[in-house]
Amino acid sequence: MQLEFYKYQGTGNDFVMVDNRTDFFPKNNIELIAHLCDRKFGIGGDGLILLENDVETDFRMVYYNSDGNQSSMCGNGGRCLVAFAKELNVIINTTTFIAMDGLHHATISDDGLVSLQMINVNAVNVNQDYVFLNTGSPHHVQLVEDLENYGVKENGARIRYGDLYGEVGSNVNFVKQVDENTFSLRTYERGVEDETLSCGTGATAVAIAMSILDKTQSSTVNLNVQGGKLLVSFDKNKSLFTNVKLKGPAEFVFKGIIAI
Ligand SMILES: N[C@@H](CCC[C@H](N)C(=O)O)C(=O)O
Repeated sequence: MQLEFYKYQGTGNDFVMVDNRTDFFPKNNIELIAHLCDRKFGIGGDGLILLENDVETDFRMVYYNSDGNQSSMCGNGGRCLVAFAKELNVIINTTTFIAMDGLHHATISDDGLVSLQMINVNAVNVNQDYVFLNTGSPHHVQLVEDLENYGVKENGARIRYGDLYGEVGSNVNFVKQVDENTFSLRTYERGVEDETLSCGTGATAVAIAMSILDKTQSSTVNLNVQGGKLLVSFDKNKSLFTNVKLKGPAEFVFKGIIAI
């Protein structure tokens, strides 16, 4: 069988996209999904995303990590899927779609940047050395001294597989403050089991964590990720964050056909 796919990336977080509106894709085939995401034997990607029909919204997002397992929300993937939905003429420039963590509104601006509304956040677990929160996916956020030379893969894996998060695990973000409302971060992603060039739910988690820690007073936070720049904005009422938006580029890379 021949599979038509599209490849998108958002600040270097890259995804294989499949139009599954006819429901043909073998969704439980973990080996196949991992193979399609494999950078040497397949197409290559940090994840694979299906665009499916939904009765109540414009479309449904079904997200898999590159290990082939379905997972929770992917912020960059959601932004890329919005761009893909526009390419397929499923939407024009605004949309509401459904994902694992609920409804998402999104807009595409004239410059092609995609702004995606993320879930409200009110449970932020602040510890001495780290903050843990869920922005659609679970995130450990930790400030470090020397981010450029930090061992993200080894320390991320240690925390992800350590006692703190048990079987379920967590994504792990290491952060450095740049100025009052700018932070650099590097993320170890659960399900990719490596550092990725960007993580949208991670950037969102870092912005909220830095606000909770009073590292910034701004409700618009710039995030420098390894693959580019993201912007997170929110309304804050004590520890409740609403109207959370993740904005950044979401770009088509190539399309193709692969035998499966
Ligand atoms: N890259 C994503 C996060 C994807 C989900 C994560 N790997 C998990 O399984 O928790 C993003 O942009 O948010």
